[in-house]
Amino acid sequence: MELFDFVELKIVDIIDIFLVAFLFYYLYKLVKGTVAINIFIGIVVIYVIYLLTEALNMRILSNIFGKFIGAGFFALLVVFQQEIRKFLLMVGSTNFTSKKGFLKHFNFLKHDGIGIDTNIDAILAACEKMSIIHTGALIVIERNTSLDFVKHTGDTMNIEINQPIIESIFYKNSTLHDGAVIIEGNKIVATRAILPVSNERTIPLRFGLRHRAAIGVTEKTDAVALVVSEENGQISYMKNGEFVLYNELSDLKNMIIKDLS
Ligand SMILES: Nc1ncnc2c1ncn2[C@@H]1O[C@H](COP(=O)(O)OP(=O)(O)OP(=O)(O)O)[C@@H](O)[C@H]1O
Repeated sequence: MELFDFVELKIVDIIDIFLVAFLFYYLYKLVKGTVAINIFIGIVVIYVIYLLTEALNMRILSNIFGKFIGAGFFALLVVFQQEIRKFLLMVGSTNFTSKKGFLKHFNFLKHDGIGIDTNIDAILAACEKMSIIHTGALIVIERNTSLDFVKHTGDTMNIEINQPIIESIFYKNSTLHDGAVIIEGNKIVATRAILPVSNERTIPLRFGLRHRAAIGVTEKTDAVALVVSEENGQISYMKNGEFVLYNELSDLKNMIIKDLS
């Protein structure tokens, strides 16, 4: 009986460690590269100082830090409001049964793009072409978070991705060129979608609404976005509410494959 209890405790411990690691992995993914990482480091530093003052029995200081940490939980909810929202969205929209869901983390076949539904070559070839002729484009690719809330602001479609289709959607005289194209798997599921625009003040002023909308949707969901600038033909890639820099288009392709894997 005792042995059974011991084994049971160990299994629970292992599950506990696994879940904590999982939680920290997602927390890290959320705050990585954002200003939130500095706040996170600040909190850790204050907590370490608090532990030190406790250990050294410095009563007044530990009392002050203790009060600060006591109220800290509510402060965290306010400071990390965006990140918590994104985290809950991510957890809530993880589909344990779909092939795009939780199980994909264990799918080793997805390296090098094998197993990715989305025709990234066609999307990038279209972006390259549009970049040369300065045709503006905004393409959002769904990952785990459902994009239904933006899909329904535009026209619902069900078109298999190919290069000419993407180019003709964004062709300046096309009735569909305005707004964003939403991609799910290998299908264009919406055109003319209106995205939430980011209020982030750190976005340089030279970027207008198209870029802000791409940042906005990737801030609020885990989707990734591609923008072709009408002004200068530049192709930008956005993820987690930020521009992701790359050197060559082949690097961008590899990045997208990795992000969709
Ligand atoms: N909220 C939005 N959701 C989807 N598309 C949007 C949104 N806001 C603007 N757009 C698209 O962006 C186009 C205008 O973009 P604007 O010129 O302001 O962007 P930009 O970031 O400066 O890009 P560019 O470099 O192409 O000019 C609109 O015609 C529209 O198609």
